[in-house]
Amino acid sequence: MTTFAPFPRPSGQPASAAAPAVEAFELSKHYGKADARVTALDGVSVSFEAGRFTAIMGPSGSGKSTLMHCLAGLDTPDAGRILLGGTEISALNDRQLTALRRERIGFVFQAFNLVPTLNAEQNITLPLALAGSTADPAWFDYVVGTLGLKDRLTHRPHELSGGQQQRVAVARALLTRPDVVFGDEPTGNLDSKAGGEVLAMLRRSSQELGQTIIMVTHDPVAASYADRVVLMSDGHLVGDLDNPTTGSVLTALGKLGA
Ligand SMILES: Nc1ncnc2c1ncn2[C@@H]1O[C@H](COP(=O)(O)OP(=O)(O)OP(=O)(O)O)[C@@H](O)[C@H]1O
Repeated sequence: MTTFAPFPRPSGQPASAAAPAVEAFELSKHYGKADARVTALDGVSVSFEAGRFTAIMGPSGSGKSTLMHCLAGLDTPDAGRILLGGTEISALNDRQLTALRRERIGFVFQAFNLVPTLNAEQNITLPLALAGSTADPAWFDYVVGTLGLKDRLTHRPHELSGGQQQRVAVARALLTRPDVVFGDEPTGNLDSKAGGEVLAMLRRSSQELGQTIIMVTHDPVAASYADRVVLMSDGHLVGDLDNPTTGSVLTALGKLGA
């Protein structure tokens, strides 16, 4: 595979900023009422360093999606504070949250969510087009080159493999240079080879582009591509692994009974 030199960062944006990209303090979130009341998050405090790739893991129902949705401004905690790139998102109104999600957050979902009538290039640039902006041509070329999509730009989604479609979704998420890219089971619809390619691209995005990535996954192999795994159980943060391997993740999950 071609090796790309790291893209020069905008001035004032160091490769590994000391400040965390996302911080949560004492987040709590409940659903339902009375007997049906469920505690999804129970006083979760966690910090995600800029430029790192972190996986969130844990048994089904442990609160992973709720945590990610709160961090991404898609859901509101009942209590607690969230700082995204220094902005307290818990204090924003709906209009401000929508703007923050559009301008400062990238999403990669299990379903690729590409527009079928647009080609790959148009899909990648869509968020910027919707914001009335255009891509920096050098950054566009760099992202597209890094993701191996240069010769696929005129193809529409149905002319691309699942792995290529997800790489288009990753390029779309990276193009706005968001503070953080959130992935929700981004390889859940892919076979292991295509999934491995997408995960390798996510890892390169953090290593070479300095992109902060937070990914929810059930897959210990997927988690092994991350720099760090945080483990959840019953709405609590119960573990934190640096440089995870498939084996170390399986052992940690086994201790949780997952
Ligand atoms: N909209 C909702 N209404 C009611 N309960 C909910 C809602 N969303 C989540 N929950 C509950 O909150 C708890 C945490 O759910 P969450 O989806 O965050 O867990 P998860 O770890 O992402 O699970 P999974 O791995 O199965 O996706 C679960 O008990 C779930 O049933």
